[in-house]
Amino acid sequence: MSVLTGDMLTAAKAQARAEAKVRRAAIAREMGRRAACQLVIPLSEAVLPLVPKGGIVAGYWPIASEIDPRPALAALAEQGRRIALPVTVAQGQPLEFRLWTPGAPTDESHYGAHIPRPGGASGRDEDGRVVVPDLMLKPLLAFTADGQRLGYGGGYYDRTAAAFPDVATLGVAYSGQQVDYLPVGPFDRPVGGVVTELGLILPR
Ligand SMILES: Nc1nc2c(c(=O)[nH]1)N(C=O)[C@@H](CNc1ccc(C(=O)N[C@@H](CCC(=O)O)C(=O)O)cc1)CN2
Ligand SMILES: Nc1ncnc2c1ncn2[C@@H]1O[C@H](COP(=O)(O)OP(=O)(O)OP(=O)(O)O)[C@@H](O)[C@H]1O
Repeated sequence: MSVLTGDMLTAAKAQARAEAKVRRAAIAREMGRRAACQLVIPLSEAVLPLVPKGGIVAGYWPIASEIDPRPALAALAEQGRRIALPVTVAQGQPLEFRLWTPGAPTDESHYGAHIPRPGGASGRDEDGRVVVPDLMLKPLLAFTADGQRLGYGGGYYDRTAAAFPDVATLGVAYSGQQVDYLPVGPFDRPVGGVVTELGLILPR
């Protein structure tokens, strides 16, 4: 796998993103609701052995055509895992994770995802507290069999992976988002696996 840099990398990523957005939107239209339900068992099976009871799973609130992990996050909460959601602090900074009880009130962020509402308002004191998760679930536009991942290009998740090198990561996606090739740059970090509605894909 060769690492691209500069204009070559920028152009290759822009093209891969454009293709992946069209592809994911078509998959979401066809099977979005069903896949969110189908994801509950494989995501639970993948996460439970990695995170002890009381441990923290960083999920995400879906935007655009991302696969919806919320039914699976609710199942994990039922199994005694705590859930956090990502919050952007500033451009060029890693993400921050705030505790959230599935079903509790949220606020909508400027990019469309919802973020936890600080405790008190929800009646749950912990909600909104900044935490370091035991596992990060990452949405993505496309992924490869060896765990390379393409995001929106904010670099948020790559910076967060760099800031928390010991935190385990799993991508979450529709199985149809798998591609044979993705351009890889110097900051791209592969995920430890990708969970789809069909099961867990571990890097070769
Ligand atoms: N669900 C979710 N939450 C997330 C992310 C994400 O990718 N998905 N983020 C990951 O970094 C962070 C938020 N940062 C973001 C940075 C850029 C764009 C973005 O560029 N969005 C698309 C528009 C999406 C659409 O409506 O098609 C764009 O502007 O092209 C979104 C979120 C943290 N929370
Ligand atoms: N650890 C880092 N330190 C400095 N810059 C970084 C780091 N990670 C990513 N970047 C920069 O952020 C920008 C976006 O990165 P990239 O194209 O890899 O985003 P992405 O992986 O698609 O998106 P995301 O990580 O938000 O899901 C690039 O200019 C990249 O060089």
